[in-house]
Amino acid sequence: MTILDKIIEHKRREVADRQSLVPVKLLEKSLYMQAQPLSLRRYLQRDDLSGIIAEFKRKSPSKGFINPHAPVERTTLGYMQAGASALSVLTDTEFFGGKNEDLTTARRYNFCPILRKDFVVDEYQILEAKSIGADAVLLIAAVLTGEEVLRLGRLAKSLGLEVLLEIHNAEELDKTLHPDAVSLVGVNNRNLHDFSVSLDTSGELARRIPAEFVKVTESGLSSAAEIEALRAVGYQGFLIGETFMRHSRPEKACAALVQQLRQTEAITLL
Ligand SMILES: O=C(O)c1ccccc1NCC(=O)[C@H](O)[C@H](O)COP(=O)(O)O
Repeated sequence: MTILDKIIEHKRREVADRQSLVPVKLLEKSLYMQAQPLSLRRYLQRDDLSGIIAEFKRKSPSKGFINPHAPVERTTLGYMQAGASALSVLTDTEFFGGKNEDLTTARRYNFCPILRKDFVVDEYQILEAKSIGADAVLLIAAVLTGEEVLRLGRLAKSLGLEVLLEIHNAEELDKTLHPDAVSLVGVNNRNLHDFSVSLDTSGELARRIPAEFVKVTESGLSSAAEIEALRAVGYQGFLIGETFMRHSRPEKACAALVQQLRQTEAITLL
């Protein structure tokens, strides 16, 4: 059994438990209170912003504890002030040490698109994402069929949420890329079976992603040179977690990287 199988098995149980505590009908009633979502797609297309999606991540299956006590408020607000374009908040508790409240807190403190980073297997989680103030959700092609991506993606879209479809290879892309349901495609450089990381994955898959989708490169990014190289092949979003979170002040690491980008790239970042 791979780590991804374990995560998904646990997630199905967790979603069932949650539904028995807060039934769909009750969750749906809370949705009307949410503000108009912000478009991750549009924020990543802005050339006055860095394109960085800064992730709040306490621990991970590949690294164990990274920064278990980082405060959500200071870190996420600091990410935004540093020049990140958007936030990613891991809400999975068992494997990543996150929780829904981390996202609601980030929402309260920030005016920027927020990606709910979790392992979606059920419609319930899409409603939940909306109810906690997310603007976008992740759908992982490795654990969903094409039909499931379409169904979950259409529900997300009907609620005003954008879908970032995560792929690791061309087969996953071909199987799940539904223009009706997906607005952004994320290439994960981390092999979720053995945790090895190769930015070549993003390099190789870039040309296979149709131009209408905003391209995001995910995992293992740590330098301005890497961002520059991937921007040159068409990426507009750069999802970065561990490189920032392993510092005692993650927001300062984000600021340092944005500063490097300002110096190395021929664009004027705000
Ligand atoms: O990060 C992991 O170890 C991991 C293991 C299994 C499934 C997913 C995992 N990570 C989720 C992510 O997609 C990353 O948090 C995200 O891309 C940021 O990556 P990084 O910058 O390398 O922290």
